[in-house]
Amino acid sequence: MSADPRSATAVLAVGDEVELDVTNIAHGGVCVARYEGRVIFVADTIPGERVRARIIEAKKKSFARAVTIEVLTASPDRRDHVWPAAALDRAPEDRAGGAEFGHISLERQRLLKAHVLADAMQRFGGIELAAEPEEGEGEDAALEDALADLVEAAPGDDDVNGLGYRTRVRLHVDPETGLVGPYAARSRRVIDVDALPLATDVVNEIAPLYDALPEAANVDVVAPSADDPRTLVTMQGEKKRVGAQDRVQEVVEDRGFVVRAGGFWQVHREAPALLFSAIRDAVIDLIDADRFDPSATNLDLYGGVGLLAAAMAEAAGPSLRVTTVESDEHATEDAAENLSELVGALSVTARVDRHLADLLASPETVRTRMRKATVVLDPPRSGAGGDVIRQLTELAPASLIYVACDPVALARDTGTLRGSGYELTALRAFDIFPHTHHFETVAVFERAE
Ligand SMILES: C[S@@+](CC[C@H](N)C(=O)[O-])C[C@H]1O[C@@H](n2cnc3c(N)ncnc32)[C@H](O)[C@@H]1O
Repeated sequence: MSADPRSATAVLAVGDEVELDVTNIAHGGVCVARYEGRVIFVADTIPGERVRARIIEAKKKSFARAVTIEVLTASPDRRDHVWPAAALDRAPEDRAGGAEFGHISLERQRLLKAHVLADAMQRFGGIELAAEPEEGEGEDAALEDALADLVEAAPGDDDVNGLGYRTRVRLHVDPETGLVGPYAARSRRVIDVDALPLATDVVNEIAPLYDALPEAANVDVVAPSADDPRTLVTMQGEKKRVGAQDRVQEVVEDRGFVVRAGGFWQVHREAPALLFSAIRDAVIDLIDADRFDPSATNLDLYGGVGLLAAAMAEAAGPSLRVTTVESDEHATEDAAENLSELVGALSVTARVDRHLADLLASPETVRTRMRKATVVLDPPRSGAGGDVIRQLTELAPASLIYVACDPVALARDTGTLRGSGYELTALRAFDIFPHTHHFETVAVFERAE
């Protein structure tokens, strides 16, 4: 049923409590219900449940936002929340943020993520991820079959119910009391918690949850895989995090990487190895299909400290030519060190759009090598965006391997790529943020000949 704005007549005010039948998952970790024609985005529930929910936002005529107060009919996939500080028995404003799927079985969490990806790909990318239904099978069953295994678990997560994975956590400080903790869901109010179940044991050991730090603004807790754990404190009114530029050691498949303590590194303890192997395997597939040229102008865009360029080299061999492009000069310095064994590797500090603009202005010999290239891109959550994608389609590399943490941004860029002669040839998704709505997708696009 599509929302008809004329039928969105329910008068709702903040604080009202309503009974809702929850029908779908939406992007952003909330579910969808309807109340007298009006769409309601509801937190802390599961599609299929009936809940009593409190309206927390009702500014728009077409939709409102609500939070679950009581479950009237529970889904078979409902579990006790993995984080008591985020559970339904706390008042909605006191529930801890950052574990918005913690009341759902892991298997169902992955299925919900698969639905979000499939829906975004269909709406914005023009791609149906579900196969045609088999004879005698309804469309819904075909969709469920196709989606059941789409989002892959990180190794070991199913044995520990997806807990204890975060090697990096940001805590905040209440300016009045000095209390250190996470923000509450949907607000910037620091709340009191006694543990961080999504974080590793080491992070829990050093997180200053019981200290008062009235002069601090926030505390990053960092536990590298091959270095001492530490906290990075930002004092109130300052931008600098003390210790953020210290170099720490990470290990991925026996390979060492240096990274700044406060720099970008995937937070799930298994995520660097999982993405490393996904990129390596994608490049191996391109090599097998004779679609990869190690001497072309290969790129690792938004390259950080060179993790994915190293994965490309693992597949293509040490003679690979690849340039990492990254706006943070410290990360670029570390990438140069991490890739120093590759004589054909270059690490550049630049904004991706500027680097691509330079390539577009290059002589024809460079443009020719670019057309034979494979480009890996791993942008921040907002995605690469239309301008960068248009620059890429103009440069026309042979293939693109797009690592995305936002399915809608990926789907929009997929639509643009498909409209410019690229075909989606492979898609994998990884549940590297259990108990949250986030996940990572790796999509391979090949230019039609
Ligand atoms: C999601 S991280 C990926 C890092 C790396 N690929 C990895 O796997 O560790 C995105 C990186 O893009 C960088 N970045 C953000 N905006 C950028 C831009 N416009 N141009 C270049 N780099 C950018 C950030 O500093 C960050 O290191």
